[in-house]
Amino acid sequence: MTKKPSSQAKSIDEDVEFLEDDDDNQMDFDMAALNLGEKKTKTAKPKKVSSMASTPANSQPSSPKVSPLAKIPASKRVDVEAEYAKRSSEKAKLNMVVIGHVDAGKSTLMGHFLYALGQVSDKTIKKYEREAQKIGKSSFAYAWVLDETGEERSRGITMDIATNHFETKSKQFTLLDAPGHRDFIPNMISGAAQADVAILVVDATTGEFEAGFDANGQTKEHALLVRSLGVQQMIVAVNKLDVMDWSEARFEEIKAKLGTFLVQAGFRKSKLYFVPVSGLTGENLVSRSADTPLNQCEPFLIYESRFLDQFEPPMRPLDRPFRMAVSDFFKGGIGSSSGVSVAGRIDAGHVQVGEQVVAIPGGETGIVKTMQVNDETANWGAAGDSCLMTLTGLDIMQLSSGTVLCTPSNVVPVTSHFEAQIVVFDIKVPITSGFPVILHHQSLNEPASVVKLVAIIDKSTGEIIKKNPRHLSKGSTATVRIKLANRPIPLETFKDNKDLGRVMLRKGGETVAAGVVTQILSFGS
Ligand SMILES: Nc1nc2c(ncn2[C@@H]2O[C@H](COP(=O)(O)OP(=O)(O)OP(=O)(O)O)[C@@H](O)[C@H]2O)c(=O)[nH]1
Repeated sequence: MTKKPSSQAKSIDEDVEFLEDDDDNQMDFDMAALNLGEKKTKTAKPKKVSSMASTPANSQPSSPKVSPLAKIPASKRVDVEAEYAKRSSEKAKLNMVVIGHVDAGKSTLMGHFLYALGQVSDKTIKKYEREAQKIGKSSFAYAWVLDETGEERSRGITMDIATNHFETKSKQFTLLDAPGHRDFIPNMISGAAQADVAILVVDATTGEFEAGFDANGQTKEHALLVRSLGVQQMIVAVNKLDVMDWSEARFEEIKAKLGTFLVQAGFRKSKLYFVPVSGLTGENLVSRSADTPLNQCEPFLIYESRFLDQFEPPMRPLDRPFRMAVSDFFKGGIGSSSGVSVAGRIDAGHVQVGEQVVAIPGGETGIVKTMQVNDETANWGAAGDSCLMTLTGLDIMQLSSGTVLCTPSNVVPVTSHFEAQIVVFDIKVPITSGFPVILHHQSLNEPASVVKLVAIIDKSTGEIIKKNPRHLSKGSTATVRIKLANRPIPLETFKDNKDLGRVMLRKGGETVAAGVVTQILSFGS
């Protein structure tokens, strides 16, 4: 297929214009871009929540007869909100995803960054250098800090999300290194769904920035995806500038091109930080490097508080009912204890050791026996925390990818039919009724179809332009109904839960739309 760079660039810019959010308030992207603000649309109320015969607790919140904390002796109960307030006066915790086109240098940059911070020993790096050299991939030694599997190392690509931790002066970061290769975008989405902030890595070398930035590259797609998933603050690491002789003109050219696109994609200029770096040679990662001409302009540092410390911690929905979307699970507890281990990020509310939780769908309950929060033993966890917990009393057969752990008094709805407001990306074929897609929701991807085009909406006013349109073309904002093909999934309206209320629609390996759930519909409607 031949590419027409200039016209394609324009069409993408036009497509994303609606995402622009120049409000100085910390307005949420979806509220702005999808016109879900209270003034503009009616409050979306779930009509009727579906129910599955096998899942008694899967629909409407049930009233518990006993408190989920009943099994914990009063003396051992944790006042999580008070503890959380204490913890918040310490360092704020943020999840940061590293994104960008394949081979932009994400793993190398972050591996070198962690090494420079002292998180990885000299001995380990030397070992990686020796081993990487043996298989003819010596330039990948730093990438191996994050690319841990044999296949990732031999192929020289990241395939799944790698997690690491580090601290700055005022923040604690959980770092999620996402794969850049288009085949692994589902893994990238599941990592980005957990992120509060992002680092977008671009390759500054001649032709490579352009390849990542064109319509088939992942630079734009990743940036749009993280923005659609709620990320508002981002560092752009303009990487491999060592190859470009630290050309200021090249840095400024990339900053201008990408900056324009990112602002159109809904990022605020003041929340974007451009940094010229080299992940391979290590310039500007944790300290200013003296001998790059670019350092004469500004303090260009990733680490020294200038950028990472400026990220604002997001508001955590602590007062909402407990929700944790399960990203992984296995038999056996933490350490050698019995039970089932479940990993995920707490989307809302909080949970503590001894508390009863319910797995949806299925409705089976378990008790939290032990917990690790951000890789450390803990007796409670709250919204925003990456959590690994051992559950007892729960059959592993009740868990599947996409399970959401909830508090028994208020469980997440389960449905295979819902209404969403979507924004349509740069698609080649218009979306028509019956359009098959892969629905991405948290770490889940399921076959589905857009069964009804309800209305096209004006991007700026939120008013309905056309009811029952015959098709949706690129750039449109619309209300649609979506049906899952194989099974119902736990899902919430965006109004009720910002994490569980977001969806991505992909087809043929490309993202066709992103949106938020506005109504849970019953099976028949
Ligand atoms: N010269 C130079 N090469 C770099 C730099 N950063 C990364 N590289 C090289 O670029 C190649 C790809 O690096 P990776 O870190 O694996 O890239 P990635 O973006 O993590 O790749 P995926 O995760 O598979 O998308 C390797 O050969 C690196 O050595 C840099 O700053 N300068």
